Amino acid sequence: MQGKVRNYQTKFKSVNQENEALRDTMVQRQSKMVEMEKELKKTCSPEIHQLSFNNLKTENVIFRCSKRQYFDLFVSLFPHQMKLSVQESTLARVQGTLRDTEEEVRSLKETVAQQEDELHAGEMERRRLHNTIQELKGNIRVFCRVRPLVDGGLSKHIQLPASDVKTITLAKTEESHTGKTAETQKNYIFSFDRVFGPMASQQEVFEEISLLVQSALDGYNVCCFAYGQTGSGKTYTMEGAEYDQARGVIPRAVQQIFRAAEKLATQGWEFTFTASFVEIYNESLRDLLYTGKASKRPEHEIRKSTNNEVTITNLTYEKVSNEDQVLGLIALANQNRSTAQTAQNDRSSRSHSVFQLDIEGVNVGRDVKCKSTLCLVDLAGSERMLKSQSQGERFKEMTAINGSLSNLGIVISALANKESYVPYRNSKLTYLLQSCLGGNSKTLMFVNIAPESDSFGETLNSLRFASKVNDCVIGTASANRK
Ligand SMILES: Nc1ncnc2c1ncn2[C@@H]1O[C@H](COP(=O)(O)OP(=O)(O)OP(=O)(O)O)[C@@H](O)[C@H]1O
Repeated sequence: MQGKVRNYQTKFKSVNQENEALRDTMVQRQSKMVEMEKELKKTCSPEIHQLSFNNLKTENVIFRCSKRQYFDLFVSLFPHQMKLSVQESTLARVQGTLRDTEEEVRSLKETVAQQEDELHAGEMERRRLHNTIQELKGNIRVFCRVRPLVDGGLSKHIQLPASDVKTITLAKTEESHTGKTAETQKNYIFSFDRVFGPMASQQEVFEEISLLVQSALDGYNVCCFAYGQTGSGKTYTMEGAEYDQARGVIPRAVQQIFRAAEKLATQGWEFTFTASFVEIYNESLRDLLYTGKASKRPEHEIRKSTNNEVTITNLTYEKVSNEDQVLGLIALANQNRSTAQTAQNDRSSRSHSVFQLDIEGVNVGRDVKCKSTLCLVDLAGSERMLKSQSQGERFKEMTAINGSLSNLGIVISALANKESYVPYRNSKLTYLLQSCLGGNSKTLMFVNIAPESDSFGETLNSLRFASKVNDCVIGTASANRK
């Protein structure tokens, strides 16, 4: 037991000693730590100072740096600023000029509007004067045209005084019945609005008609037809030949119409054109613009609408907007005619061909509209055949042609005499041409003359017919204007 106590006392002593040693060590370390702290403070403080100084230095560097950059920027901006200020002053100057120009444009616009008004008024006045002149010349006019002899030269029985472009004399030399006296000469003198000799060019002839064509654009119905025996030059006058100088009335009229419409477009006019081409043969109608199968050719009837417009059922009415399109249609019509011609010899001489151009014009800005038809007709040969010489089909044809041509004469004289009843419906031709022949139209008839001496009788008949027409004065035409 005592041994155990001694052991414990020994252990206590040694543990106590160890604790003492540990305490010493701890104190030592604590004091070392304080020293180290002091030392650290001593040594680190300048560094901290240095550090904060460095911060300031950096800021200063940055500041200095910004200052430099600012300076650089300022330097680099300077030319831009200079440029900007130059541009600003230019802009101010340009703005001033713009204001002046705008003012100038405004006053120019006013002038243009005023000039447009004047132009429109001038155009309307031109129309009025042009059409007054046409009316004074007569709303039905007759031009005579003598075809050249096939081998050139002059025919003896036709005399055209050089000083007078309105007279034609047919001279017939007759032998004395008794044989005792010399030959006698009988003169038939006719006067027309104009007589064209064999040397007259297509251009010369057209110049006279062009005034009427202009009327069609002004809202007047215009009808131009060629009358005369077969081979007298009707087709040459109306259609002419392909080459430029030989072009006839139809292509020239079409050209004039489209050119004039183009000019009027600058004054606010818009036109729409519709073309049709029909043949009247033996009092039946045939569409010359038909392109379908021959076996499916439709029948046609002339109809009159409530507003007195004449139309043909099942007919091709082609909208056209330029000269070439119309020329294409004319070529198609000729092709159609020649197909029928091959089937029936000389058929084109025995049929009437009617080309119609419906014209509708509108000037939206001025609230003016006009509507008219230009009708160009190549009539069937007017020769009279002896009944004994014509039989069957020929007799039927002859009756149809003579019927429609003489009815044309009757209609024109009924119009001239202001008769209450005008027999338009007596033939397809006059029924179709009703609106172009009536009071509201201008009509021009060509009487074509064959110069050969053996055509004397036919020539005399043609001139007599034309003379009757020439005596007619159709009532004053008025434009279809709204
Ligand atoms: N003024 C003219 N100048 C030159 N040649 C012409 C003139 N008039 C007609 N001819 C020629 O005379 C011939 C007969 O003319 P065209 O065919 O025009 O007669 P037409 O009266 O229309 O006959 P048809 O009734 O048979 O149709 C044609 O060869 C045509 O080229």
